[in-house]
Amino acid sequence: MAIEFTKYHGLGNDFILIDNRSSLTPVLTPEKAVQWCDRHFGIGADGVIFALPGQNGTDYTMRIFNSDGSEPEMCGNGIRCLAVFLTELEGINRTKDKYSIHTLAGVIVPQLTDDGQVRVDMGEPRLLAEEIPTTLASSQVQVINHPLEVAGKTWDVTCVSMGNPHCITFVEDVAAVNLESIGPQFENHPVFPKKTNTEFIEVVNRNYLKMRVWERGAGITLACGTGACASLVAGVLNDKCDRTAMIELPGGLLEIEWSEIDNRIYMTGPAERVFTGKY
Ligand SMILES: N[C@@H](CCC[C@H](N)C(=O)O)C(=O)O
Repeated sequence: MAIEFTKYHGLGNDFILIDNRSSLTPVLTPEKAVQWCDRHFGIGADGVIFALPGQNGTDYTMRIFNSDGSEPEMCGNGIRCLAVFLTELEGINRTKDKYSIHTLAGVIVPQLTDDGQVRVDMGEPRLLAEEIPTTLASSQVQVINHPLEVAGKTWDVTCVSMGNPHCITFVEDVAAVNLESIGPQFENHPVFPKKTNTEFIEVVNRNYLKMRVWERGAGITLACGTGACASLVAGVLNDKCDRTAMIELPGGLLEIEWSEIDNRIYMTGPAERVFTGKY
C-alpha cells in the first residue's frame, strides 16, 4: 500500500512527515523508516516523524524514528516542521497556530509566528547526571566542564538533557573537528548508557556561537534544535555566553533563549516544506 508523506526541513535537518492522526500506532515500522531515510535507495532524510492523536489532553502526539531506526525522545527541528505540517493539514478549518504536543520528553509547545518562523517552548533543561543519563558523575550531580577521554584526547564536556541526551564541548575552531571519526566515539562511549548527541561549539562572542553536531542515530546533520538549546545552556553554565544567543549551524541560524523568569528554553527558527509524494 502506498503511503502519503511530505518532506520538510528545518535548516537542512530533513524529515519525512506522515499524517498518522487516525491511530496512535505509527504506520511504519522502524525497519521501514530506515529504508525510507536511505539517501540512495529511499526518499532520503534524517528521520521520519508521525503526527499522531493527542494524549492526556494535548492536541497531538509526535513520534520520531532516527535514520537508523532508533526512537529519540524529542527533536527540535522536527517539532517546528510538525507545527507547519499540522497547520497545512488543518487547512482553512484551522483554529490554532499554537499546539501542545505530547512527546517522550514531555509536552512541547510550538507556535507559528507572524514572520513565518516557529517559536517553540522546549521546556526546562535537565542537568543531573541521572537525567542525561551519564555515569560521568554521581546521579544527583551536574556534569559541567568535566574531563572525558575520547579518541586519545581529553575533552572538557558539559552534559545537558532536553529530554534527549547531549554532550557539549567547546573548541577553538569548529571547522577543524573531524566529526566523522570523533562523533561515533562520543555517541557510543560507555559513560552514556543511552548513547549521546555531541555538539562542538566555537564561541564567537557572548551572543553568537558556531556549532557542529554528531547526532545519535543519524550521524552528521546540518542542524540540531535540541542540540542548539543544550549548547546555549552549556555556554551559560560555563560563563561563555549570555542567556540569549544566535547559534550558527551548517544549515543556518537558530535563536535560543534560556528564560530567567520560568527556566524554560525558547527556540525560534524556520521550517520549510520541500515536496509531497506517495511511497
Ligand atoms: N535533529 C534533532 C534531534 C533528533 C534526535 C536525536 N538524533 C537523538 O537521537 O536524540 C533536533 O533537531 O533536535
